[in-house]
This record gives sequence, structure tokens and C-alpha cells, in this order.
Amino acid sequence: MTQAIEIADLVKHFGEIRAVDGINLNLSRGEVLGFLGPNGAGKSTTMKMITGFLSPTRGRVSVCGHDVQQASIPAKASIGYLPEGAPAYADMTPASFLSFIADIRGFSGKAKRDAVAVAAERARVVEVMFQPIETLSKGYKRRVGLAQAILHNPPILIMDEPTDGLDPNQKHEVRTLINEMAHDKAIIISTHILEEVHALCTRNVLISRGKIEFDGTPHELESLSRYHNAVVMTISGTHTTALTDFVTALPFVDSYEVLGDLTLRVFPLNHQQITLPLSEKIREKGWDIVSLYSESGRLDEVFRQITTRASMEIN
Ligand SMILES: Nc1ncnc2c1ncn2[C@@H]1O[C@H](COP(=O)(O)OP(=O)(O)OP(=O)(O)O)[C@@H](O)[C@H]1O
Repeated sequence: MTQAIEIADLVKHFGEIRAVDGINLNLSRGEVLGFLGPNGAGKSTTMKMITGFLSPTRGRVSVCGHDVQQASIPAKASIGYLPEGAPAYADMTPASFLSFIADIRGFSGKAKRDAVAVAAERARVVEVMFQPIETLSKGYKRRVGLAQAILHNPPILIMDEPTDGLDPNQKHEVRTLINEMAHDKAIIISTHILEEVHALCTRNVLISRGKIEFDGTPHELESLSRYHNAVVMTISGTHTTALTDFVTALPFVDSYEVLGDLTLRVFPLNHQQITLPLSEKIREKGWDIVSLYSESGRLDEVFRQITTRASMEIN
């Protein structure tokens, strides 16, 4: 089956700067890919090449089987693009802006009215259709941008930092809209907001200095964390030295940190699940468990670890 997006050996140089340095990536419908990376990693440049706004120095992008360079018209018809900051014409109203976009997309008559109405409905901008865009809140402006991107019901959606700069409620609304569209589209979202990994994505690609450093599920990304399956526990009925001696002797424990009196964080060997055997061993000692839970992992730590490792290898 043709992949929704196929990217092969994609490279972009700006003079001496290698903004994108050999990216290979395939994406199917139903996948929501979170494109993560620090500032300047090459996310926007990659997205601009996928959408045909920039030509690659080398390599190839095809969308729904259309080469973005060779067959740019059918390729662009398959893509909805929400650029960074969702730019729109400030003095237009959403109604006139969406009507203008519908003209560009080749709609007319009833099909045009329907496309505008459906996009406005899905992006929930119906109530502000006749208010100048410059007078709208950031959240509404972003939703107008989203309505523009989905107007032709494209199978592929590319969004550059869709929730950046929004307040928590507005972020939630935009994420809900994206989730609603996710089942039948291939979606790429660039972000450096790590909570979006869980809120939106089925897959994450982490890039640093123009190269892919990680490609996997949010769970796989978290499992790279030093804290993945670490257990934080508070015990009563003993004292801290006895407790640390006890965990040191357990065969499935790698190391521990003392967090407080009778409270430890225990790191398992090879990130294995140890909640059950650990609680059993504690009960065998006759101690009481005040609390005990395992951690899933810390994305900010993994992000730092991968992106700083990549820059240290280069320097
Ligand atoms: N038009 C351009 N001319 C010269 N250099 C550019 C141009 N566009 C991007 N760059 C450089 O290419 C590199 C990648 O930039 P890009 O905007 O793709 O990163 P990004 O991951 O999207 O960053 P951010 O999260 O800050 O948006 C950066 O070093 C940037 O300065």
C-alpha cells in the first residue's frame, strides 16, 4: 500500500548550515507523528519541504504517491498545512478568509459553501465568522488557521507548533480538534511541548541538528528514561539503614536514592517491572508499605539526554 508520506534521504542546506541532514521517514493514515526537537533542529524546514514550500538540496518527498517536486499540484491538494503562528489576513473575517482559501483550492458554488461550512464547523469558528481576524483571541485565530488547513478535507495534515502560545484551555480545545481528525488522516505536528507527546501522538520522531535521533512510540520514548519503572516507596516499621541494606541485597535492584526518612527511589536492573516482587519482599520482612508506585519515565530527561548526546557527538 502507498504510504501517506514517504521521505527519502532529505537534505537542506542554507549556505554552510545543514538544516536537514538526511531524513528518512514513512507515515500512514491513522498515525499522529509528534516531530520533536530543540530550537533550530530542522523541524520547520522539513515541514516546508514536505508541503512543497521549500525545495530540498537533495532527496525526495512523496505524498499519497505524488512526488512533491515533480507533481506539486496533486501533492499540494493532498496536504493541509498550518504554518507556525497560523498566519492569516488580519483585516479579513474568517468567512471571507475561508472563502478566499476555497477559491484557491478550486471550489465554487454549493461545493464551496459546503466546504467552508464544514471546515468552520469542525474547527469551531462558526460563532466568529463575521468578526475581523485581528480582533480574535489567539485560540480562535489558531482555529481559523486549522479551518483553512482542513477546508479541502486533505488526507495529510502538517501543523507547525499548533498549540504554541495558547493558554491551557485553548491548547486543550485545539488538541481535541486534532484528536477528532486523527483516525483517518496522517498527521505531523511539530512541537517542543512535551506533554503533547501523550495528549496527541501515536508516534514520535526526535530530531537534533537535522538528523533523526529517535523514532518510536511515546511509551518507547519514555522507557529510555533513567526513571522508567523506578519505584518510589515509603515504608514504616523499620529504619532507613535497614531499608537501604535490604534493597541493596535484592537481585533485581540496580541502585537507589534516599528521598527522605524511610522513603527511597529504587532503580530496577534493566528497567524491569519490580513493583510486585518488591512489595512481596517487604511484606516478608514484616514492614508496612505506606505508599509504593512505579514511575513511567521522564520525557524532559530523555529529550535532554538524546539532544545533548547528539550535539556532543558532533562537537
Ligand atoms: N531561510 C533560512 N535561511 C538560512 N537559515 C535558515 C533558514 N531557515 C532556517 N534556517 C536555519 O536552519 C536551521 C533549522 O531551522 P528550523 O527553523 O527548521 O528549526 P526548527 O526545528 O523548526 O526550530 P524552532 O523550534 O525554533 O522553530 C536553523 O539553524 C535555522 O537558523
